[in-house]
Amino acid sequence: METFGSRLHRAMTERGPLCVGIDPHPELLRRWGLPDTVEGLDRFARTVVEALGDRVAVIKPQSAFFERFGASGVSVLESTIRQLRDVGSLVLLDVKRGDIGSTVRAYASAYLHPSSSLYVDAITASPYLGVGSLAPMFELAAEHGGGVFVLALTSNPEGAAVQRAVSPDGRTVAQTVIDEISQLNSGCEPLGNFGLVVGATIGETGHDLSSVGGPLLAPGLGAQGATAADLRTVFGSGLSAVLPSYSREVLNAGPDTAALRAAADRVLADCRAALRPVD
Ligand SMILES: O=c1ccn([C@@H]2O[C@H](COP(=O)(O)O)[C@@H](O)[C@H]2O)c(=O)[nH]1
Repeated sequence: METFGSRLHRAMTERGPLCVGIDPHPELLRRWGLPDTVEGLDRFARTVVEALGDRVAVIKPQSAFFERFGASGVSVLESTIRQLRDVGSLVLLDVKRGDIGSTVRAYASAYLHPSSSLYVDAITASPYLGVGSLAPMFELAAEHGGGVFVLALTSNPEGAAVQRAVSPDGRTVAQTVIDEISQLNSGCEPLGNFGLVVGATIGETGHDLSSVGGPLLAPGLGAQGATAADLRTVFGSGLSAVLPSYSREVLNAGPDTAALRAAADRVLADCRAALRPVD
């Protein structure tokens, strides 16, 4: 079985380092001429899959925008996941789950066990009940070739108060997360299965991201104000593992599929230029 890290590395090499989110905001549905209903949600998600599913390395549905329609929205999410799998992009479900270990095991079964209708390649997870509480997710991911991206330094301004707080051992909370995830990836080549979420908006992190060994998901580009050029400042020597992530910046170009593709091509070109190693 090929690991998630290896599949992601291949996808980023073949398709380029880009993740595009499916975030069907009510305003976007309106702008696309769709009703703010489950039918509108379904049309929106199908259009993104049709436009980008066969060309972008990773597609990241934002679970919240599906969940807000209840069971029918989750059913659209299940169908979107299936469609994405059929066209070959990796699916990273942005659900930011976290809880005590025994409950985390149930979350892991929901998203990382092949028998689940919500089974995806990887999920996002919140470490604020302790990174160790996420162990059942890490175990199930490793067993079935999946991945987990853990929040470290998020793109929103409110995150710093928690993430930069200093623990009794002198490390920031974020550094503890970085260190624990780095350990999990130790010895994994070319890329580990366990990633971090580090916002592209945050400027110099003051943290060492060069030896994480896993992918670094960078949201905050476009609509939240960060540009591809900011990636160099944020990630320093960790650039080769960076997976830039855009949602509204690309989705605003829809619903025309050619325009969505052009927007994704444009941001990918910006990211390739920003992430290119300096001679
Ligand atoms: O630190 C984080 C973690 C996750 N996100 C999510 O990424 C997208 C960003 O959407 P944009 O339209 O590109 O702003 C969204 O789903 C967030 O929940 C994040 O922004 N920051």
